[in-house]
Amino acid sequence: MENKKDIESREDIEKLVTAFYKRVLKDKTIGHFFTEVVKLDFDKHMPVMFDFWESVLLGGRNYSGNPMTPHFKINEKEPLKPIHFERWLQLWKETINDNFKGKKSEEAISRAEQIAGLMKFKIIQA
Ligand code: HEM
Repeated sequence: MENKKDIESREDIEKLVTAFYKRVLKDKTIGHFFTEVVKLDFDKHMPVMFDFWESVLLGGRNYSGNPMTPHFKINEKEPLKPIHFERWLQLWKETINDNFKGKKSEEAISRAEQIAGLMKFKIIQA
């Protein structure tokens, strides 16, 4: 087993997010949101996700969207439930822990927990 390192660069972010989506897309609980509820163009979607996580973790300035907006639209097509957020977070944590370790990796988990909590609150109370 290779020695795990921390998340330090754009390249690391791309590796993390790509590995995460590999798990998401074959997941029975949430995969269909990405393939059926929204028919994503991954050539467009992946760079947006790279920019988002680079902005959250490394102070990158390329992401300029609002991460809440598309989830409200998804929720109108198929309601997002606590179990979906739990699964999303579980896959995110597993992907990080299998590939990285260190301060930024812990931050990647805690930031995702914060954002998912807020997103769940905003969507489910709405
Ligand atoms: C229930 C769990 C979740 C599901 C099923 C889900 C699904 C999706 C889908 C299908 C899209 C693409 C929407 C589109 O382009 O029309 C998307 C976009 C996105 N998601 Fe999620 N998501 C979930 C939770 C989260 C969480 C917890 C975060 C952040 C920590 C997040 C961050 C993002 C971002 C940044 C985008 C792109 C927004 C943009 O286009 O500017 N998602 N999500």
